[in-house]
Amino acid sequence: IPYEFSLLEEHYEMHETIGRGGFAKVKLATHVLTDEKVAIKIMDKRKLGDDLPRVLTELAAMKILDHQNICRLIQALETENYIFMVLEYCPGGELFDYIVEKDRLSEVESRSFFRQIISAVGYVHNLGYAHRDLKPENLLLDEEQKLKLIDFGLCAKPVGGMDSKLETCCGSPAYAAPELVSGKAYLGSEADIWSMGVLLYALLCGFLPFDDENIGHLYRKILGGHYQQPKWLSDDSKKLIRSMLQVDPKRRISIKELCCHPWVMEGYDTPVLCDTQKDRKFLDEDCVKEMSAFRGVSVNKMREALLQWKFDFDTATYLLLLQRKKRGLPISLFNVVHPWT
Ligand SMILES: O=C(Nc1ccc2c(c1)CCNCC2)c1ccc(-c2cn[nH]c2)cc1OCc1ccccc1
Repeated sequence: IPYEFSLLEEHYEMHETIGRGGFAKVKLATHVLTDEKVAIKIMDKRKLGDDLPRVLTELAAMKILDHQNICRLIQALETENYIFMVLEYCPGGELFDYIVEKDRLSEVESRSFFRQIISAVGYVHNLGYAHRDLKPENLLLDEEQKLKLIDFGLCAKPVGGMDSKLETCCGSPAYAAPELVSGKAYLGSEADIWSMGVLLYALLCGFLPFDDENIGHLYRKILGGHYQQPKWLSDDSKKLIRSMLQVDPKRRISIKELCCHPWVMEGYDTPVLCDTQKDRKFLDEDCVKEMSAFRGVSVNKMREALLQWKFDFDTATYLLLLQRKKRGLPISLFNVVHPWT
């Protein structure tokens, strides 16, 4: 075990490795003080190579993003050779596997998931970001079957704000918008709407609207914008998908129109709230009090430290205590007896 892991071992009980990505490994762990489960994404800087900027982009974005449908960053640690990201526990795994298991989802279940996706993407767009890699593999399910958006490695915050164009062609081909695959300059927000259309189609159909082993044929299908309409799709579903899979980005539905679209609203009496950034100056006083007592420092001192949002061990304890409180669990810090006492 590299010595750097010992830094983690003081505060987290490490469990099995549950996933290996390209340059990252995901291990389950338990935060000792709160007994809350977390996932720890471990990246070996030596293997990252030119993927390092992507990781730093993701880290910077996740420190800012604070939304119930976005996988929360709980702590970030960097050592000589590793970057550790402590993340919200999502035991439901990927939405991709969930769809595959169920073959395809009902309109009711698809709508429930799609409303959460609109809320998360709307929030990201309101902050001036575009995700640029929306797909079922990047949506995880938590313990309450709520969706959590992950992988902000490709997200872009165009320098000139949301109306300025992006150049890099990235993301996964089957979900990529026509303007992206044709190498044109594009608006990240419009490309995200296209990907959401492909996502909604995948939820309702269980397969992709544009698919081909040959990448050239795939691009031609995307640029043509023609796809099958299975018989089980309702007229409203077809209309909504059509409004998102518009080849001309200017004719594509906007996130605002999506929030109150009839299909999205059916069975719900409220539009999707694309809430904006919460004010990070408000901390939960019960959690601050519990931590200050445990740490033997004044409440003011504890509050001041937490308001710096350093994503250190204190941020982690605070966020996990808050998570316990939201789940109706007691927010007592476990008086762990340290072996040396
Ligand atoms: O908590 C996460 N995953 C996770 C946790 C527990 C379990 C499972 C999965 C499914 C496999 N059976 C055991 C139960 C988990 C949290 C965050 C992130 C994450 C956030 N940004 N980047 C990655 C990734 C995560 O995982 C990846 C994964 C591993 C195995 C399969 C499916 C997904």
